[in-house]
Amino acid sequence: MFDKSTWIRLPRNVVVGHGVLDDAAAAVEELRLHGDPLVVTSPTPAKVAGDRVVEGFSDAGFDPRVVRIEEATFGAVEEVIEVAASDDVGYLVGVGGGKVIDVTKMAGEDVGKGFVSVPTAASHDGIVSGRASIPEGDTRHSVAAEPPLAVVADTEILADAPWELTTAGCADIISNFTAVRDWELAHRLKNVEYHEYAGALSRMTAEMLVENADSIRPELEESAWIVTKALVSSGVAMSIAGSSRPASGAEHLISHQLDRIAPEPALHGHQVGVASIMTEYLHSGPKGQWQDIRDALASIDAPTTAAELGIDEEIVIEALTTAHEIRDRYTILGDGMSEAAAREAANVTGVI
Ligand SMILES: NC(=O)C1=CN([C@@H]2O[C@H](COP(=O)(O)OP(=O)(O)OC[C@H]3O[C@@H](n4cnc5c(N)ncnc54)[C@H](OP(=O)(O)O)[C@@H]3O)[C@@H](O)[C@H]2O)C=CC1
Ligand SMILES: O=C(CO)COP(=O)(O)O
Ligand SMILES: [Zn+2]
Repeated sequence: MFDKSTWIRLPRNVVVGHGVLDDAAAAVEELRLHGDPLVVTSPTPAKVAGDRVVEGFSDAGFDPRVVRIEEATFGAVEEVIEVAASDDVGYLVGVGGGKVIDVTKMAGEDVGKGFVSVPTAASHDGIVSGRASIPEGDTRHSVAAEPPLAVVADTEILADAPWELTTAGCADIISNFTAVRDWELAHRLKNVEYHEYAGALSRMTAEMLVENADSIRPELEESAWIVTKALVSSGVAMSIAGSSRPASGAEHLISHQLDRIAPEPALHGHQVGVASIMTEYLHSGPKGQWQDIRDALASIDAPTTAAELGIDEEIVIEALTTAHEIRDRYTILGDGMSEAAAREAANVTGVI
């Protein structure tokens, strides 16, 4: 008997475009949710969008509550849960970067209430995904969570955000090439379940972004549009897979390790991009496609070296040799790289 079953959970309303921030309340009303919103935001996103979202809900007759967080920690998740658990709160609205969206997602999951994703930066593909990722001590928890009920991505705000946030989003997408390679490898070597559609969608998303690289330019609203569409599509791939595997392989392990050990980590997307150059080298060797990944990153102004990340070369080597310990996810790093191999990979690819 065929007894497999799967649930693919996706957002119902995805609203992308110029000025759509003012449609946030309408996009939620259309979902027929009960209760008032809890708006979760952080300092800069509050100024560029959060206050306006709160005002929009008030004007629409709701009584929004607000929690401001500073970091993506379990402490912040607890803070949000405390308010979100109140009977008056019907759903959560995360207005900000990846940090805010992940904390909101995880808190919503805990209290069993839906959440709406209002990104203020096209900097990561967690905008739509059914995953939340929070660091804790020596590890990182990437857990299944409800994907957003709705996404409201205002391209005017996203295009106005610092350019490096957009290039970080592009690099997060470009890293899908190596994430899918790692997933396929884990399938072949460890019998990890591989999802053809999710893998193909993730890879195609990266290919389309690279094909459109010429149109991704600072202060061009169309860039925010192209990148947001790619981030949505990559998030959908994760939702289809029920795992972050389509968008997170060894390059993400290395970045998560950099977040732990670098005195001043760079943006998530920038770190995964640079790491992806090296993991592509590990997959396909000196004549492989690592130069294509490096060139694609360079073409959208994303960093390609440790120096451009502002991270010390020795920290990069330490991250390469210890990244496999971050979580139980089989990748090209296997059960660890030797220091000599890490130096070779970083040197040949010009990362150090
Ligand atoms: N769940 C998932 O599937 C995924 C999760 N992630 C997670 O997302 C996080 C990375 O997201 P990222 O957005 O890079 O990080 P942050 O949320 O930390 O945002 C980066 C910085 O940009 C600021 N910012 C946000 N919007 C604007 C704006 N419009 N104008 C000016 N500044 C702005 C933030 O300000 P402030 O400090 O005030 O917030 C912050 O300083 C990581 O924790 C990563 O693990 C990434 C990909 C997928
Ligand atoms: O960043 C992500 C995908 O781009 C999420 O992946 P993680 O599960 O590694 O946090
Ligand atoms: Zn990522």
